[in-house]
Amino acid sequence: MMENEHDINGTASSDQKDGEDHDCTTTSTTTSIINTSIHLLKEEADLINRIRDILHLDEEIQQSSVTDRLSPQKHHNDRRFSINNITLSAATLEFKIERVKQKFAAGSMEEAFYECWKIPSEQRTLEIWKLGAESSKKLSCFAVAERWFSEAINACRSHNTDLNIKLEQARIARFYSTYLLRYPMIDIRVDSRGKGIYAKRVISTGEDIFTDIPIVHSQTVDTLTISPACATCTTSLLTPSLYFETSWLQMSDKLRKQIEDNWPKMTIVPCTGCHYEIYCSEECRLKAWVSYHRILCPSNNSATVELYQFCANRQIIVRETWNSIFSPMIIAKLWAMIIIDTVDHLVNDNTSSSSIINSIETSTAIERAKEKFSDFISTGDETYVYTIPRMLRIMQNIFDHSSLPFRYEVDEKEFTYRFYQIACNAQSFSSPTYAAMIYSHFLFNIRNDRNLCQILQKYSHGEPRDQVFGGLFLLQSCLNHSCDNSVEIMDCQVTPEQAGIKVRCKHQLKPGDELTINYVDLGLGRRARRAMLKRAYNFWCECIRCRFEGDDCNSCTECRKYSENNRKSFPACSRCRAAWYCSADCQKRAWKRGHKIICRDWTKERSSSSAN
Ligand SMILES: C[S@@+](CC[C@H](N)C(=O)[O-])C[C@H]1O[C@@H](n2cnc3c(N)ncnc32)[C@H](O)[C@@H]1O
Repeated sequence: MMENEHDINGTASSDQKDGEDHDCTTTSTTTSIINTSIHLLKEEADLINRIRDILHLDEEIQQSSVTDRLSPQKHHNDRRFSINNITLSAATLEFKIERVKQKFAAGSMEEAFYECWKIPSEQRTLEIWKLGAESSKKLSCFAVAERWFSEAINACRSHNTDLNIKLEQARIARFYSTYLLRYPMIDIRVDSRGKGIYAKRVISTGEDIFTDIPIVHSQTVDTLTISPACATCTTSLLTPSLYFETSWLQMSDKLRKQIEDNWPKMTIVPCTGCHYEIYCSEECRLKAWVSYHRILCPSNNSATVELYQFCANRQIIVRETWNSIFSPMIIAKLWAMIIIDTVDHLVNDNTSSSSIINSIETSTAIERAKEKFSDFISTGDETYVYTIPRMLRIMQNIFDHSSLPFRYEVDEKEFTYRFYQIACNAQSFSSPTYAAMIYSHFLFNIRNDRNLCQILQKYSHGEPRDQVFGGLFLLQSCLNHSCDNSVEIMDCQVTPEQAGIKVRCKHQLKPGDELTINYVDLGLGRRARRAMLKRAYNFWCECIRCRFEGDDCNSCTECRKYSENNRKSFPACSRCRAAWYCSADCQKRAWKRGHKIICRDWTKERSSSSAN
C-alpha cells in the first residue's frame, strides 16, 4: 500500500515462523460492530415518517419509540409519538411476530418494518431484529439496516458470522453505492479479512479499473521540507532557491536571474495567517481554509505550532519512531474536518450558540461528522500509544484547549483508533506534476545555453526528490494485500483540481478474482515481508506466494525440515530459485499444491524485469 512500510511498532521480530502464535497484538476498534447511535436513530425516525406517509397511517402509537430519544427541540417537525412504555403480553407478542413474518413473506417491506418497529425494543427478539434489518435493507435504508443488524448481533448469545457479514454488507451498501454504480466491473465483499474488492467481469491486463481521490491527505514528513508542494492539490512548488539550497546564496545576481528566467513559472500562495502552508492558487488556499486549516492555522490556534514543528523536524520524528510514510498532520486534519462539519451542521440546523456546548444536538452532529471516516478499518497494538506520549499531548493541546465552540476530546482511545486508521489505510500518492518534472523542464529550457549548463554543473545535485502525500481513499482502502498482487496503484490527476490514484490491472482477472495490491517491498524475502505486514498492518500474510515460497536454503519449503547443522543446504527450484526442497517428493508435492502458480508468475516477472 505504501512505498515504504509504516514503521509503527518497532517490536515485531523479523524471523517469526509459520505455526507461531501470531496474536501478539489486539484489535483496537473495528468497523464490524457499531453501537446504536443517535444519528442512526434519526435515520430510523425518518424511515418511519416515510412509511407512515406511504401507508397513510395517522394513528398515534402507544409505545416508546425511536423519536422519544431524540431531542424534542430539534425534531419539532417530526410527528410525535406517545412516550407511554407498554409491555406486550406473550400472546400478543407472538401474534405480532407472526404478522411481521407474513408481511415480509408477502414482500411488503414497509409494513414488515413498521410492524417490527411497533414492537417495543425491549421485547424485540433476535428474529424481529433480523427481519427489521432485512426489510429496511430492502427499502434501501442501509443506515437503519445497520442498526438493526447490530442489535441482532447483540441479541445473539454466541458469535454469528453470518450476521456480522450482513452488517458489513449494509455498511458497504451505504458507503460505496455511488462507487459501485460508477464502476460496475467491481464488487465489494466481506470475509474474515474484512472488505475486499472483486472483479465482476473479465478485466484485462493494463486496463484501468477505477480512480479515487483522498478524503483527507497530508504531505509525508520525509518530503515536507525538501520538496514543497501545494497542500491541497499536491502539485510540486519547487523553486530554484529551494532546489539549489545553500548554493543559491553563493550565486551572483546575474546567474540567479538567468536561472529564474528559465525555471518553469509557478504561483505560490502562502496562507495569509501562517507561514507553514503554501498553495498553488487562491482556490486551493480557500479550499484548505474552509475544510480544515481554519482550525489548524497557528494564527487561530497557537497550539498547532508544535505540531508543525514536529512534522518539519525529521530528526525528532525518526528518533520517536514516527518515520512512517504518513504524517501526524493527517490525523489533525481529520479531526479538524470533523469539527468543521459539526459546526456547519449545527449552524445549518439553527442551533443556538448557548445550546452548542455539550448539548445532545452537538453529540449527534459530531457523530454524523465522524461517519465519513467510520468505514476505515483500525487495527493494531493498543499499547502503542504509550510509546508516543508527546504526540498525544500535542493533539490534546490542539483540540482540548482551542477556542472551539464545543469540546472535542482526544483521549488515548480516540488517538489510538485514529492512529491505526491512518496506519492501516493511508496510501501514498502525488500529483503527476512532480518536482523532477519541474527540474527536467528547466534543463530542457537551458539546453542550448552551453555556458549556463557548464556553470550549473558545479551547483547541481541531480534530480530533486519528488513530493509524496499520504491520503485516505474510501474505495482504494478496501484493497487487501497479496505478495502476488493483481493490480497496481498509480498517481493520477483525477480532476483538474485534485490529484489522486488510479488502479490498473496487472494480471488478467476473471469474475470473482480479488483485486489485490502490495503493501510492502516485494523484493524482500518471505520472512521479512510477513514480519513487516504483521508489524505495520496487524495480519499474518497467507497469500499464495507466502504459502509456496521458501525462506532460505537451510529449510525445506514444503515440509519445513531444517538441514542438519546448517552445513548442507537444500537445492533450490531451478526456475524461480525462491523455494528449497529436502527431497524430490517434497518438490513434487509442493508443485502440485500450488508452487507451480507462483513459480510461473515469478519466473515471468523476473525475466521481463531483466529484459527491461
Ligand atoms: C487497507 S485495509 C484493506 C481493507 C480491509 N480488509 C477493510 O476491511 O477495510 C488493510 C487491512 O486489511 C486487512 N488485510 C489486508 N490484506 C490482508 C491479507 N492479505 N490477509 C489478512 N488481512 C488483510 C488487515 O487488517 C489490514 O490492516
